[in-house]
Amino acid sequence: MDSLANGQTKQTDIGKPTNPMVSALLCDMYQFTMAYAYWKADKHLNRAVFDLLHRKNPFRGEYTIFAGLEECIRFAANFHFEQYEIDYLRTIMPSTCEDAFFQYLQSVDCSDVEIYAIPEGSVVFPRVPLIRVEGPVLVAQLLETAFLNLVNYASLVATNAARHRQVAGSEKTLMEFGLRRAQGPDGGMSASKYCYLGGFDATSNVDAGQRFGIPVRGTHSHAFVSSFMGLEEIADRCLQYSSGKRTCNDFVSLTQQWLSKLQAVPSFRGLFSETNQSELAAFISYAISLPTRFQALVDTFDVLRSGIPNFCAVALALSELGYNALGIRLDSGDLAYLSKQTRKFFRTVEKEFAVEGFGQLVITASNDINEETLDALNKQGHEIDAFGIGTHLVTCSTQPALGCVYKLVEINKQPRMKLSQDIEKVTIPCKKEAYRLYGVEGYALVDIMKGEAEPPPKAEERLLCRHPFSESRRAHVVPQRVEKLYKCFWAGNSGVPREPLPSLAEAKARCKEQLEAMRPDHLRSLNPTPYKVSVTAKLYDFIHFLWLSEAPVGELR
Ligand SMILES: Nc1ncnc2c1ncn2[C@@H]1O[C@H](COP(=O)(O)OP(=O)(O)OP(=O)(O)O)[C@@H](O)[C@H]1O
Ligand SMILES: O=P(O)(O)OC[C@H]1O[C@H](OP(=O)(O)OP(=O)(O)O)[C@H](O)[C@@H]1O
Ligand SMILES: O=C(O)c1cccnc1
Ligand SMILES: [Mg+2]
Repeated sequence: MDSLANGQTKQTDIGKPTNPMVSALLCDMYQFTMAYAYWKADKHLNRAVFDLLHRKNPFRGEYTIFAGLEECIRFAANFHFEQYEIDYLRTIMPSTCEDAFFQYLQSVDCSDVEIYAIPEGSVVFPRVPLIRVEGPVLVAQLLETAFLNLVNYASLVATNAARHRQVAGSEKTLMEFGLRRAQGPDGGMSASKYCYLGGFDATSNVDAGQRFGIPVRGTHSHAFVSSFMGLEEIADRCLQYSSGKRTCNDFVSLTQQWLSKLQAVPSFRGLFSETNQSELAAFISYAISLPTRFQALVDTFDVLRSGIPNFCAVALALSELGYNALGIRLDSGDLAYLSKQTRKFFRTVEKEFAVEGFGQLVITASNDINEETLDALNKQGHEIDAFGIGTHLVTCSTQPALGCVYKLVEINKQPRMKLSQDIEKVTIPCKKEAYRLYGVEGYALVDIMKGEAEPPPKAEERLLCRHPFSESRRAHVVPQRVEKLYKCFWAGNSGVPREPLPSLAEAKARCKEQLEAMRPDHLRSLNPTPYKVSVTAKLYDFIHFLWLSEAPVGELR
């Protein structure tokens, strides 16, 4: 990050949007008709303030993880119209549109826009704007759809990932396996990136590993096992010891010897006899090719009668050569039961053959796993160390969209408010600041919004926090700590010091840290306690004053 002498950071260090489809035309048509009408009415340079916010947490939860900000800032930093884009706009706008408008579009960019936002990875709540965009109304309006598109899915899937992490517990390894099921290549890339932010450890998506530096992991599929017919297929049976000093010339026979030893273990008697030889061939072949990465999918034929004994025979043979097998993956059946039986088997092997660490080999589970499955597994007890989760995670099957909106709250310093019969949809007017107040136990107590001109809340000072719309809901809060939520992430040419964009790793760390500062009852899956979002007494009064002055009085006859 380049820091200038005046404390500002250079704006040129922001890269292009990750997805090349993110261009100035990534708009709904109505933004261009409005842009023309703003321009025609000579309003286009009116200074507007837009809030981007959500009204409801997803997944019946009481929190959301904010993600997608970096891509919004990249979009804003690169915002401009190419000639071919303007030529296209001419073809879809009415022929009565004046040419000067299209010429004007050539000069439009975000140099006069400022963007304030809650840092990416933060835990956020409904009604508190995630992003505040200030700038000429024409350009600020043109950002609407792209910003919503970049934030909505990113935040939804990051929240889904965080929820899976909450249920699985911090000790488990969580791998995102969703690329094949995601909504197109872009959905897949976004899922991998934001699941990592939300608390996953790794992805199977290699492109995401390359682009974002996310750890890449994987096992093998059933196809690999099914592709083998028998042991005779293994042409090269040699495997070098891990020391590199000797070679075992017949790794197949070595494995068969270990299989016989396993068959002779008294406590395994009756558990298994002959194992599937094509599966054994696949495991041996995989181990010869990748002796430091041996992890076997054990459910192609029969987990306990074939997959596990075959795996153990190969792992023991590898161990003799100085390699440590990684573990197994279960992809069907009762994952709780099978994992417990597998662990028991591994522990017996460790004891029988004095192979240290064998009892702790990694058991990975996959197969249509979601939050509820994780919860059910916890209740039943299981021995799974790592989960591979795809479909339900990346498609967000329990809630397919987050409903962030982009609303005008001020123009030319005049507060604006959108009224609605539905109280959830009433927007809070004014350019606002927001703060998170922390209590004595270190947990976040409440978020509070205030008008721009009001003094900020201070630690140890008593403050009245009011529900924005419900008169009776209010509380006095004496915060131990006050966190200002908005930072300037795009300053245009205003001279306001700009915050460097956090890296993906920093956003991930922020997410973890912020979740740890939430009271656990706000985070639980079933009937979580709502977190309080409030306004100052002054802002409350102003909202209701404006509401009354804008709402027409009904007439009864
Ligand atoms: N112990 C468990 N408790 C709750 N749910 C489980 C448990 N074990 C597995 N599941 C889930 O139950 C579902 C079982 O899937 P399904 O009915 O398709 O059977 P399967 O084991 O995959 O069979 P198949 O071999 O035909 O694919 C999956 O969604 C899986 O995540
Ligand atoms: O179940 P998910 O959470 O989506 O996780 C990814 C799935 O993808 C793979 O198999 P695939 O689903 O392609 O085939 P299968 O279901 O027949 O095993 C893998 O074995 C998992 O089952
Ligand atoms: O590596 C795996 O085991 C994997 C990757 C993607 C989907 N299912 C499984
Ligand atoms: Mg599947």
